[in-house]
Amino acid sequence: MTPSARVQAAIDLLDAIIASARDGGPAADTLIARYFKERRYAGSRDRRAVRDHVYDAIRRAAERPESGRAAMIGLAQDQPALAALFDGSPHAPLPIEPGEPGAPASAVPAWLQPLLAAPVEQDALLGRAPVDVRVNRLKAAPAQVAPLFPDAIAVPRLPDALRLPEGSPVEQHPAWKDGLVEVQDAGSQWIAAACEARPGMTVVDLCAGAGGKTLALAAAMAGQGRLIAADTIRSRLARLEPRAQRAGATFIDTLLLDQAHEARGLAHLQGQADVVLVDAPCSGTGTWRRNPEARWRLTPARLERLVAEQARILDFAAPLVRPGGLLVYATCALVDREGRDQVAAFLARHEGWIVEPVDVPVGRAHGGGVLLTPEHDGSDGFFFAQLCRPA
Ligand SMILES: C[S@@+](CC[C@H](N)C(=O)[O-])C[C@H]1O[C@@H](n2cnc3c(N)ncnc32)[C@H](O)[C@@H]1O
Repeated sequence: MTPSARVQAAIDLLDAIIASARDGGPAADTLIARYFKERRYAGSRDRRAVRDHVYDAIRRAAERPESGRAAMIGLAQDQPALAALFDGSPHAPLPIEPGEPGAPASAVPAWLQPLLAAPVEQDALLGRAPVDVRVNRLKAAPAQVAPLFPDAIAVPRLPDALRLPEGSPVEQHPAWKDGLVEVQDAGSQWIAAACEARPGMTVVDLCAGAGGKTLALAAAMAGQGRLIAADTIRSRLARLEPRAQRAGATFIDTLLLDQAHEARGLAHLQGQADVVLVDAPCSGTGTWRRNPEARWRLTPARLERLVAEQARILDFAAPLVRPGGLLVYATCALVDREGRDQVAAFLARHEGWIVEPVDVPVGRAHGGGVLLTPEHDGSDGFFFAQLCRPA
């Protein structure tokens, strides 16, 4: 492909990604993979160049652009060499008309800016993310694993974590295949630590998804006790099973919940759990470094639905906690309504519960919990809090 044809390919892909974001369709990565499956003539350098154009354009525009062409013209406004590739040659985009508008550049959609927690450094939300891994203590000690990753650096105060350069292909490394490490952002590792799970406990990971935090909890429990991974989406829980096998975490029970009837499926756990983790569905504002397209999917109405769902999940989670036990509420969101305000509303609804100051040497105290941000902590952005049931 010529450099100009790559720009046209990026425009075509961005058109599909914009429509998919608007209509709740597949994610950009899926659309890019499909696009190249149907275009075998594109070599690996073409694919990489087109993908870079697409993601540069997505990162640059907080608001969903009018079209792929507007997104790429916006990018070309910052890059004269890219603008020159709009040359009208075969398979190339037509030249940019004088005054033809490009998508505006910004990090955060305008409607969302006032809703982000005040300490958040908004411009750093779109930075480049490293690849963090967690050493799986069920299989190895950090000192054994660190020499296997000579490019890795330590993560301050997080002894099980190693930080690798952006884009490191960890899943091709023998240590990953043998279950010695899991890919897991440092922020997620701090949340698992805040659960204070210990061997012999009963722990419920209520929004387990594919089990990233479940596996960290399994390691903290040294494989002993009762660990239940629950979710409402079968395909996500199904992805946990091979991961748990690889990690040697074979004591995990999975529990598929019926959306809107979760309490029924959880009745046998009432008052049993030492710890319940609610890693709630959220706006994902803390993960834009890895998933910048999420900004094009979030709307005020969707945020409203997420806030209501988070409160509903907290309400059916609370009765599972034994007296004196812990409910850890976490989101990869930096919106106060999903974090600080959600905790305050929970405390107002649930008499006797208290918020415990979280004892982690990272982040900033915020509204009864802890706020992690890419700029301050070098991790994805998270809010998490420990809620304690009266004894
Ligand atoms: C932030 S993700 C969880 C990520 C996961 N804990 C991890 O560390 O990889 C939120 C999860 O909540 C699940 N979920 C949404 N509504 C739920 C509900 N009512 N009950 C339980 N899980 C729910 C979603 O399917 C999704 O997997």
